[in-house]
Amino acid sequence: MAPAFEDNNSETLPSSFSSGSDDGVLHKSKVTVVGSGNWGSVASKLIASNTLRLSSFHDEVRMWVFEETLPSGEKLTDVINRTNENVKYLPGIKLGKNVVADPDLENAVKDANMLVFVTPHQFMEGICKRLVGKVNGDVEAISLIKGMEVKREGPCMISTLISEQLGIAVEKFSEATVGYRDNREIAEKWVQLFSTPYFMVTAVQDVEGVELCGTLKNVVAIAAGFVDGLEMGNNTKAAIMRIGLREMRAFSKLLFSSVKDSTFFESCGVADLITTCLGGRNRKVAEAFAKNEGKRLSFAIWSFDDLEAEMLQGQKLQGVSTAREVYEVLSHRGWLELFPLFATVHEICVGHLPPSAIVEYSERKPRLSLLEGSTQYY
Ligand SMILES: NC(=O)c1ccc[n+]([C@@H]2O[C@H](COP(=O)([O-])OP(=O)(O)OC[C@H]3O[C@@H](n4cnc5c(N)ncnc54)[C@H](O)[C@@H]3O)[C@@H](O)[C@H]2O)c1
Ligand SMILES: O=P(O)(O)OC[C@H](O)CO
Repeated sequence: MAPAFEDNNSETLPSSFSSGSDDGVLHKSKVTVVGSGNWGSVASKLIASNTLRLSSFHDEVRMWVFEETLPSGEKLTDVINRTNENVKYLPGIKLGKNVVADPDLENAVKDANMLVFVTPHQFMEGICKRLVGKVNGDVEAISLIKGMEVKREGPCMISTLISEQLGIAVEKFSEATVGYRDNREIAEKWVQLFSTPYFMVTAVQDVEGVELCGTLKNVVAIAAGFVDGLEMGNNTKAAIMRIGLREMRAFSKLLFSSVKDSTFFESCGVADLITTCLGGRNRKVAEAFAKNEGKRLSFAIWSFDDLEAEMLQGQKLQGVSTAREVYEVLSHRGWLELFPLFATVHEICVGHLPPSAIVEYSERKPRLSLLEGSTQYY
C-alpha cells in the first residue's frame, strides 16, 4: 500500500471566518492525478507546489502510476516514493515530497474530490470502466488528455467519455487553458491549482474548443514532422501549420457549433500548435518516419509503432491514432475532400501515400460546395 503524506486534514477556523460551510471547519479539497507519464508527472509537480501553499487543498497529491518494473528490478512506484522522482518519464525532476505514487487505481481515487485525468487517450476507456462506482459522488474532474474516441455514433471527446461513464462533470485543460462549461467558480479553482509564477493559466468557456485544439494539433504535428524529415524548409512548414490551424478550426466548428474562434488564439490553440510543431514527440517521430521511408528493418519497413518504441522509451504518441480517428469521422460524414491535410496525414501513416504527399495533397483547396451553408467555417 502506498505511503500517505502527513498533513492537517482540516482545521477549525475563527468564528469570523466563513468557510463556506455551516460547521466552521475549512473543508479542504483532496487531489488525485490519474496518470504519471511525462505530462502527468509535470502536472503532479505543479499541483503539489500549490496544494502546499493553498489552505483550501490537502497537501498530499496522490498520483496513480501504471505500475511497471524498471531494468533495476524495482517497481516504478517504489522508486518514485523513495526518490521523489519519476526516473522513467520525468528524470531529473523532483516532484515534491507531498506527491505520493500509488499503483492501485481504486485506492488512489477513493478519498479524492478533485480528479486530474492525464493518461494517453487510448487507455481512458479501460480506466473509466475500472472507476465506475469507485469515485466520490461530489468529485470534480478535469482532463489534460489530448485525444478523442470515435464511437459508432461519432466522435466522443474524452471529457464526455469520463462524464458519461462516471457521471461527473469534467472540465478540460490544454497547455495553459482551462475550458469550462458553465461553472466559472470551479474553473477558477482549477486555474488556482495549476497556476504558478512561471505557468500562467487562463479559463475560457469552451470545453469542446479547448479539447479539440489539444487533440487535433497532434495530427498537424505529424504533418510538420514529415516536412522536417523531407527537409522542405520553414516556409513549407509554416504553410502546413496554417492549413492545419484552418482545418482544426473548421473541423471543431462542424462538430460543435458552440466552439469559439477566440479559443484558437488561446494557449491551447495557436501557441500549443507552434510548440508541438517545433519540438513535440509527434513531430520528432514523424520526421524519423519520413527520413527512413522505405528503409527496411530486418523484417519490415519502419512503422510508427517501431519508431515510438525505439525513440520514446515508453512515452506514447497521440497524433497517429488521432489521425486515424479523425479520418474515420471524415470518411463517415463525407468530409474527406474538405480536410486534405488531416486525410493525407492518416494515408501517409498507414503507408497508402508517401510522406512527400503531405505537400501535394494538403495544398488542395477544399471543395466548399460540399458543405452547403457551412462555408463560414473556412
Ligand atoms: N508530454 C507533454 O508535454 C504533454 C503536454 C500536454 C498534454 N499531454 C497529453 O497528456 C496525456 C498524457 O501524456 P503523458 O505525456 O503524460 O504520457 P507519456 O506518453 O509520457 O507516458 C505514457 C504513459 O502511459 C502509461 N501507460 C502505458 N501503458 C498503459 C496502459 N496499458 N494503461 C494505462 N497507462 C499506460 C505509462 O505508464 C506512462 O505513464 C496525453 O494525451 C498527451 O497528449 C502531454
Ligand atoms: O510531445 P507532443 O507532440 O505529445 O506534444 C506535447 C505537448 O502536447 C505540447 O503541448
